[in-house]
Amino acid sequence: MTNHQKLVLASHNQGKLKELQKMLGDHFEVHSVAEFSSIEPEETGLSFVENAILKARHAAKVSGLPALADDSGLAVDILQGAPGIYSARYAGNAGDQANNAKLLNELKDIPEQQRTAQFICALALVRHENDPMPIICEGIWQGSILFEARGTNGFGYDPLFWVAEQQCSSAELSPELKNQLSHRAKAMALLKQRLTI
Ligand SMILES: O=P(O)(O)OP(=O)(O)OP(=O)(O)OC[C@H]1O[C@@H](n2cnc3c(O)ncnc32)[C@H](O)[C@@H]1O
Ligand SMILES: [Mg+2]
Repeated sequence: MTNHQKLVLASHNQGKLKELQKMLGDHFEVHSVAEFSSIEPEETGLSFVENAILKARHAAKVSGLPALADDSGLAVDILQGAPGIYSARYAGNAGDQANNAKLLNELKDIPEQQRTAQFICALALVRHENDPMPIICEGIWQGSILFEARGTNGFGYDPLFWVAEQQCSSAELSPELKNQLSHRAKAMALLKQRLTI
């Protein structure tokens, strides 16, 4: 794909959209899928990759443009990888605060050393709705889950995610630094290699 081509971001999450736009803005004319449709496809896949492909195909369909989707989430080791692909709807559809409260409650008796977790991101790029060869890139960010929320930047589980190498939570990182370290940043670096941009 050549630079400054139109690209639709297949996400309705404002936090994600902000991060993805920052990472791609110099290379593409970026649009949000919300400009074309307010319908969110059901995330029926059993993996991040399947859900990313499904969202990308839907965005390509409603826009007629190449589309990039991000399916991501938090996998906590002691919870066998939960909330995982269900991260956005962990506490029903009650939002980030309810999800974070549920996670803290699930881990209330778990000591610090056993609270390891990863943020995972799968990016899927399709050139058109029926693209038989989506480009898939993944990124993983290691951390652990705090005992209480810290920081106000970012979104989702960021206030609970301890980043040992920076000695702060992900919500205490500047947006610029999070965009260099995160699961999304790692997946995007691979995507840029694939696209040679
Ligand atoms: O599907 P779209 O429309 O993109 O938006 P979404 O919020 O539903 O996105 P996902 O289905 O991929 O669910 C990912 C959830 O994982 C969490 N998450 C993903 N990346 C995160 C990040 O960088 N920081 C904090 N939480 C994150 C957050 O709770 C997200 O809602
Ligand atoms: Mg979603």
